[in-house]
Amino acid sequence: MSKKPIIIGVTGGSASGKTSVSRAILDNFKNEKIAMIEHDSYYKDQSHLDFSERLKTNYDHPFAFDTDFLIEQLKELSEGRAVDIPIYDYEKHTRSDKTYRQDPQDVIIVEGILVLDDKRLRDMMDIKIFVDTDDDVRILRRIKRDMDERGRTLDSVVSQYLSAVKPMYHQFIEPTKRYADVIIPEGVSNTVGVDIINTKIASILDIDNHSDEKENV
Ligand SMILES: Nc1ncnc2c1ncn2[C@@H]1O[C@H](COP(=O)(O)OP(=O)(O)O)[C@@H](O)[C@H]1O
Ligand SMILES: O=c1ccn([C@@H]2O[C@H](COP(=O)(O)O)[C@@H](O)[C@H]2O)c(=O)[nH]1
Repeated sequence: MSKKPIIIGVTGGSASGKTSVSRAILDNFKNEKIAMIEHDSYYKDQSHLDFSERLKTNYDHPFAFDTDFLIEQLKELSEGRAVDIPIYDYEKHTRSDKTYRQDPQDVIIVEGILVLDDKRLRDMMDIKIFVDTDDDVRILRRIKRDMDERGRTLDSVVSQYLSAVKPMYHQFIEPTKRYADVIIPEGVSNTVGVDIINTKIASILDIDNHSDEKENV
């Protein structure tokens, strides 16, 4: 029988640096069996809706996600079976018709704005991390990212931020900080915070963490 993987939840507001922190962990353990799964991959399929209807969805509310499916796939992985994870299309605001194959791993990072909101998900996690970055920094980063990578205009980013992203952050995301084992101010630039997390993961995996030495090579 396969060994249950270590599951690490990484949350925080939009553009707080969740993906960057997760990548730093992946990079530190690149010789181990480790993968990141994004909650965003489990945004509900909206292909039955017109594009104009999809624009009205509140993507920062827990209802926007098919979290049951994420939990089901995490259980499959935990029991040693590969899964096909949906690939989300942010420009079209719906699932694409493609998936990618994820094999079982020893460490699984589950990243997303609401991964600590669902108790069932939290209970599956061995380490829970909240990346804490000021709202003004996050909106500036989001404007740049959404215009460069997600096909948005400045007006659409500002309007979505004021109508959904900001209020949902304060209603649903920020309150999950209380469930975090570790809060990392400033995300990946907080090298001490990231190193503490890597050391903890290494100790659970029962391996030495040589991240300092790797940096100096
Ligand atoms: N500590 C940091 N300093 C400067 N830029 C950062 C930092 N962390 C993330 N970024 C940048 O901010 C943007 C959003 O970061 P990302 O990690 O994708 O956030 P999230 O996954 O929370 O949405 C990216 O362009 C990333 O390169
Ligand atoms: O169709 C969609 C789906 C999501 N969003 C926005 O994405 C962010 C979450 O992604 P981060 O990488 O954590 O920023 C969320 O705030 C949604 O508003 C979207 O705009 N459209």
